[in-house]
This record gives sequence, structure tokens and C-alpha cells, in this order.
Amino acid sequence: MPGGGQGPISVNRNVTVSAALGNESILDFKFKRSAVELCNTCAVRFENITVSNERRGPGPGVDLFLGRPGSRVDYDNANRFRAACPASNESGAVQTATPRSAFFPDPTGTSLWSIVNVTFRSSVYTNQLHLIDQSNDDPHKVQEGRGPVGGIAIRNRNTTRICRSTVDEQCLLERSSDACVNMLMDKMLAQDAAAAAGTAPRSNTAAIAAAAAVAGVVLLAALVATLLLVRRHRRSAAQQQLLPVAADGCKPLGPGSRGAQECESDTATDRLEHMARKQSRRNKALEAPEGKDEGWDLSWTLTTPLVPKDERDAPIELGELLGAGSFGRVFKGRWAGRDVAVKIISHDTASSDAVENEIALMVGFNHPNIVRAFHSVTYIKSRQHNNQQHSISPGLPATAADLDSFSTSGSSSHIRQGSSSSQQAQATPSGAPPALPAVSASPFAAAQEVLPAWPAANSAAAAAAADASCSDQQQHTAAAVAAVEARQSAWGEGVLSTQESSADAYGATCSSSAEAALQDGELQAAGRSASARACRVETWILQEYCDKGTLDSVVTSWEGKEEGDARMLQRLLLLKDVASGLQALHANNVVHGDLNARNVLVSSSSMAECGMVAKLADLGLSRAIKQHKTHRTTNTIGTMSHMPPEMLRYGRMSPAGDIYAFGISMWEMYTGTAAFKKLHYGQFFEYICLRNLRPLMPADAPKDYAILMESCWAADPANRPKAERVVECLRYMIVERQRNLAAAAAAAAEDTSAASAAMAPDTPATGGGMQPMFLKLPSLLRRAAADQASPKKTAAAAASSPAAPSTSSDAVNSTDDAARQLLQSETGSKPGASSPRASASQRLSIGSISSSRALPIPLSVDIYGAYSAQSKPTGLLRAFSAADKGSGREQGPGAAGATDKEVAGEVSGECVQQLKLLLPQNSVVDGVHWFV
Ligand SMILES: Nc1ncnc2c1ncn2[C@@H]1O[C@H](COP(=O)(O)OP(=O)(O)OP(=O)(O)O)[C@@H](O)[C@H]1O
Repeated sequence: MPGGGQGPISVNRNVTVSAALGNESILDFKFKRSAVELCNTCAVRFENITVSNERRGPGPGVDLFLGRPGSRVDYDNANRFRAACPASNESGAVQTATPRSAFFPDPTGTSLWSIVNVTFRSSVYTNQLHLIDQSNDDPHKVQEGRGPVGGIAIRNRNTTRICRSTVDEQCLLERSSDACVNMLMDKMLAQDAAAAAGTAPRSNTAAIAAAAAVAGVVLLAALVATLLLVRRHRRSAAQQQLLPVAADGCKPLGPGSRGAQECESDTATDRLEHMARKQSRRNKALEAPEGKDEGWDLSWTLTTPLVPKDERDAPIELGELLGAGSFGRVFKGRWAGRDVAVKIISHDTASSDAVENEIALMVGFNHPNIVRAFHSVTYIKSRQHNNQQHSISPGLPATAADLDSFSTSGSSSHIRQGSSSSQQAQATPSGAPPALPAVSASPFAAAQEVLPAWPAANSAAAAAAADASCSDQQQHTAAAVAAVEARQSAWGEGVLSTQESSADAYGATCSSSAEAALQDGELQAAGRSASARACRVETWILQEYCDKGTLDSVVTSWEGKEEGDARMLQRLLLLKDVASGLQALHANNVVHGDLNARNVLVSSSSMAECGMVAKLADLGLSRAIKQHKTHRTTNTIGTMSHMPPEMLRYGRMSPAGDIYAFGISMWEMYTGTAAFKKLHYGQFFEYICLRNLRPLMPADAPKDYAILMESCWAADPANRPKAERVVECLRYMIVERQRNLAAAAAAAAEDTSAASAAMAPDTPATGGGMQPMFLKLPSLLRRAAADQASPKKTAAAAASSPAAPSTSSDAVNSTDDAARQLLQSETGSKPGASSPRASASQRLSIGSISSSRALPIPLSVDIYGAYSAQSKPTGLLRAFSAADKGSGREQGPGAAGATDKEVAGEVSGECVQQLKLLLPQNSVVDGVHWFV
């Protein structure tokens, strides 16, 4: 534990603290606060243990930890003290009203809990809150002096809280519940200490018995260790015969080593690649490819650890052609009982790094908003066959479309022209690799079951599996990223050559040494060898199938349909998915590099609020950024219209560049048109970099949407929000639409009470114990702007100053009317119509909260919508009580009876700013005013 004056301890990896089941082990955090800082996405897990901490105020008892984006604390099968548990009959309401964390499975699901009797240390405690499966986000930890950079997601499973109801009724009459729980805990800890002290002086007999027991255990352990060593030694010897020493930079190590077949260098990169090679060899040994006679050899395979071993070898059925990109074609397929998309890329060994990058990242990330790759296989054309002439369609890589040549029962007619997005998508038979084990080309119904949303919602087993594999998965992701990073440094950009250049090379002969290396699984090594660069390779990547196609096509399908809160909600939910995917990539120092709506796929999901979930795809241009670096310089290509100025100018690739592309994608998703479609390539530099132009938003666009979009495409990368901030802003924008829709639905049903409830804050109106109440002031600026200026006024003001720059830092150059017109003509926007801003005082009424508790109510207010530096509000936030209402006293700053909070300068550059007010006893909060 850090002492006085020291900073917190940094935890940079996942940690599990567990005790054997049945042991009443207690871990006492000693009430330290913020003593341990978790790294981004780091998880700390407590299993089978009682955690004792945080008894002096509200909160979920994890005060020990400071969170970072994506960090989490799991309590699994734990007993946990918590001072501020509400009384048992309120517990359920509080738990169910707390939104589930987005960082855990099934964020939309309801918490599972029950009130039970528990036996704890031989005492039966009635009416305890038992959390069967509950998760929530705790943002407070990071707001204490550090700004809201991300909090801790907490998961409780099979975890019991010792609550207020545990303590003596008499005590509650005399003291506060906190004080009573504190006393109880002190008593129990004192008992523990006494028991420990009492066991110290043991009798001789006991000491002898204990010593004998210890000796027995040591002997047993030694025996087991010896057996393990012998086994490992044998396996090592066997593997030494199999493996060429140092062929892969790894050598079989001696029995004293940590593993029989470990890499000398124990980097994550080595481990991942070594794992892949091991698997490749194993596969080769297991599966003699049917198509070997056809001249294709299996060279390299990689499977995500999430796929069980027996599924890995399942046959693949290829179905319709889904589409074609620059580098390959994508077929629908069925594998191991699931629908998959099979991407088949023909390339040469020179460009195998780029392909492997994409595979490593897609296999490495297991995130609901990143398209997963389950399995990939690379074949090489054997020398004998490379010497033969093959009919390669010019401009079209050879693919497995020619199933006749290796399928026992298939026919090329089974491969249909699907809903291809490209005219290049053909099913031209050509030289094809062998089938994967037992590939068949049997047709299957087009409407197959859709992959369940990850992870399977409401399935305890699935959740458990996901949890169990979580830390493995994080290591796997880190290893994949490290592999990509190492590949980039060692081998330049590894840009996948275009199909034309690849096709040129296909006729060349693979040298025998290169072929041997390739067959030994040394795809990369062979790729670096000049003699092997011309070897023809075909890679099959089995990805999760996204039945709704690209985000682009989903947005196009909205064309002509009514715009409103429901449509906006759908748009925001999909955008949040995309931003969450980026957040996961960036947290692992990976930049997508080619974000646009055509590189985002959409899957049906019954669990998602809008019925579908968006996932980042096409990681072919993704790059790993070295830690502590802000960007890397690249010569890779991407999508011109989505390239940020720094990319166009200096080739700088960074997470901020993805955010810029996200901003452009927001515009495209709102307008349904492609951005800058009237610009030709030569104009991009001039328009984006020199004139700092951006597409114009229609005048009627929601202001919060416009503000976020503009902050994303700011000229200076440093002014763009981070992905987690974008996610956070979108979350608030989503809540706002949800409320509007609920209120509208309630109003339509003439259910006025339901309508006011929908407009009321999230927290229950009846106090909710000592939990802070969150009053979200959604779209503050938007509403204020609406109050201040009618749409007419806004339009008139805009028309009177056609060259008025946007208030964002990357404002449109006001002198360039020609350029402006060009961009306006894309949407028909009126000049100056974008980015209206709130400018005057605002008054907001947000429903009422009442509490009969004879305690001060800690009240938290989220100010929302103020994330642009230019829209920084200053002023006074006021909560006033019902007594003041209508008396006129609440009207001005300093009015009697109101609780004021100065907020000048506190809100800047952020989406949400949380303020805490302590209301007087027995307050009835009837509104919050905001004075500017
Ligand atoms: N996992 C998938 N599920 C469903 N359809 C897919 C999947 N992957 C790709 N597709 C379809 O196949 C098309 C081609 O995908 P691919 O990734 O090869 O190329 P692209 O992204 O269009 O082009 P490029 O690689 O040149 O950027 C996509 O536009 C999409 O329609």
C-alpha cells in the first residue's frame, strides 16, 4: 500500500485474488481510497473471498481502485461488506434501477438478484441482498481530482452484501446505519484479530502435528513436480525430433526450461507466432489435405482460442458470394454449426504480412463491435503446380470459386452471384486451392440463423464462458497487437499488393527452398526471402457472418423514411457501436486506419435495442502504434474522403485520425450521402488541409449531433475527443432520445403520469437511500438554443451572415464562397446553417425528486452537451426546493432557499460534467435552473 504522499500503485495487467471455496478468507482493503490505479481495460477479480472495505459512504465498495477506461472489478462468489446498503426492501429497486455496465455481457439485460438468508461466520443473516448477476459502472473513482476519464465497471456474481439489516435494531435507533455497520465490522475484525492471536501459542502436540502435515504436503508436492518434469522432458524430446532447431527463432529447450518448446525470447509476439506455427504443424499432422493432389499445400493456420479444438477441424460449406473487395472475395459459409463469412484472398508471399496483420487483429480481438475471425488457413501452391500454367482471370485473384476442381459433390453453380457490392464479384473458375478438410460446396438455405450476439445474452453459461476466457482473451489481444507491431517494424508497412501486381507474380516459380520453408509454416520468413516472394498463396479467413451487410447499405435503406427521434436513436446506437469498437482498438494501441461506413458491418441482434449491432471490419490497413507514441507515419492508402488533414499532409496515422473519420461517417450517416463526392483526388489537400473545409450539416440537424461531429473532425488532432469520450457523449444522446420516445409514447396514450416519469431522472423518485441521484440535463444547449431562437430566427441570422464561420476550431474558411457552394450542393444546406450555439441564459425544469429522508441528499447533476471549447458555459447551477417554487425566489442567483453551485470554468471540453450538491434535509427538489 502506498504511504502518505505517494501516488497510487499501478496495476498494469489483470489480477485475480481468490481463496479456496469454503474458506472464510477476508481481504481487508483497510478503507484506503484510490490506492491502486488500474490500467486501461485491466481487470481485477476477487473469487471466493470476503472483501471488507468502504463503510463510510455510498458506493459499491471498490474505493481502493482508481479506474481507467475499460477497467473492471469482478466479485465472483464473494461476501462483501457494504455500509450503505439500502434496507432490504429497497435493495431490489436500487439494483434494478442501476443500469448494467456496458463492459459486461448483456449490457441491456436486467440485473438478477434476490433477497436471501445467508450464513456467514456461523451467524444467519436474514434478508441479505444476493447479487446473482449484476453489473454497473462506477464513474466516481476517476472524478475525484482526475476528471471523468473513465471509471470502473463492477460485476457481482453470486455475491452477497452484508447490509444495514444485518445490524442490531437497537443500534439503528441510536445511531446511523453507517455507524452501526462500522461497529459491526470493527467487532468482527477485532474478533478475527483476537482469534489469530489466540492461536499463536500452540501446544507441542499441535505443533508436531502441524509440522508432520506440512512435511507430508512438501513430500507430495515434490513427487508431483518430479512426475511433471519427467513428462515434460519426454514431450520435449519427442518435439525436438519433430522440429527443426531454430527454424522459427524458437528452439526446443531442455527439461529445466519453462516449456519444452518455448521461444528463447518470451515476447508476446513470439508467443503468438509460435502458437500459430505449433498449430499449423499440428493441423498438418492431423489433416492430410484432400486437395494435395491438386497442387496446394496447407501452410499456416490460426484459430482463436475461443473456438474449441473439435470445432476447428469442422468442414466448411461455401454458399453465395457476398461481395468482393480490392483484395479478395467473400462468400457466405457454414462452419462448425455457425454461419460464417469466408474471405478468400489471393496474394503472393511478399504481401503476406498485410494479410497476417488483418488476421492477427481479427483473431486477437474478441469484442462485440469488432468483426471476429474464428479461423484462417493459408495454402501455398506447390512448386510442381506453380510451374504449370493456370488460367488466372486478369484483375481477379484466383479463388476457391472453382469448387469443381476439388469438391467431391460441389458444382460451381452452387456459388451464386450474391448481393455483391462490387462489379468485380464473379464466380470465375480458376486455379483453386484444395478444400479445407472436408470442404463441400453443397448449397444451403440463404436465410440461416444469425450468429447470436456476443456474448449470448441472459445465458449464464455463456457469460461464465466469456468471463473465464476474458483474461486469456486480453492476453491474446495483446499478443496479436504485439505481433502486428513487430511485423510492421521488421517488415515495413506490409501493404497488400493490389491484385494486378499479385497476378503478375502468380506465374513465377516458387523456389524449392522457399517452398520447403512455406510448407514448414514459415510464411513470413519465406515472404522475406526474395526467392520466395513470387510464391502464390491463398488465404481463407473465416469471419463471423454479418447478415445486414455494411453500415453503408443499412443507412441507404433508410432513405426516404421519416426522420425523427426513433431514427436518430437507431443511428446513435449504431454509432456508439462503432465508437466502442474504436475504443477497444485504441485501448490496445491499434489504429483502424480506414474507417468508413463501408468498412463497418451490421448483424441482427435480438439483444440490441435497435435490433442490430455494428462491428468494425476490414482491419487490413490497421496498424499498431508503439506505446507512448501519438502516431505513426505510413504510406498506406485508405479512403480519401475520410482522411484527416495530418494524414493527407504528412501521412500521420493516429487514433485521432480514426476519430476524424468517425466525424465524417457521422455526417454521412445523417445525410445519407457520401462526403466530398464532388471533389476529385487532387482537390482534397487544398480543401481539407489548406481551406479547412468540412461538409455542411443541414440546418435542421440536432445540435448535440452537430457538436459532437464537429469536435471529431477538428483540424488539430489534439482537439478531437478520445474514443471513450465519444462513446460517453453518444450514451447521453441516446438516453435523451429514449426519454423523448418514452414521453411521446406515454403522452400518446394520454398517460400523463407515465409521461412525467419518462422525463424524470433515472433514479427512483423515492430517495434511493444514500445513492447519489443523477439528474441528467440532456441537450442543455440544444434546448436552450431552441428556447432562445426560433428556427426562423436561426435561419434568418444564418442567412444574414452567409460567410459566418462555424464556431468550432476548424471553421469553414469564410472567404471561399466557391468551395462553400460546392460542399453545400452536396446536401442542399444553407450557408452558415451548421453549428448554431446556445448563447443566453437557460432555465430547465427536469421533473421532481422528493425525499422524506431526514438526511442530506447527495445530488449529482450531469451537465451534458458542453464538449466544444467554444460552447463552454459558465454560470450557476441551482437546485431549489418546492417551497421556493413559484415564489419568485428561485429566479435569480443568490435567491434565498436555493442551493447554488458555481460552475464557471468547470465545464470545458467535455461532454459531461458532474457536479455534486448537498441538498438540505427533507428537500423536495422540483427543478434545476441553469443561469449563464
Ligand atoms: N463478415 C461478413 N459478413 C457479411 N458480409 C461480409 C462480411 N465480410 C465482407 N462482407 C461483404 O463482402 C464485401 C467485400 O468485403 P471485403 O472486406 O473483401 O471488401 P471491402 O471492404 O468491400 O473492400 P476493400 O477490402 O477493398 O476495402 C463487403 O462489402 C460486404 O458486403
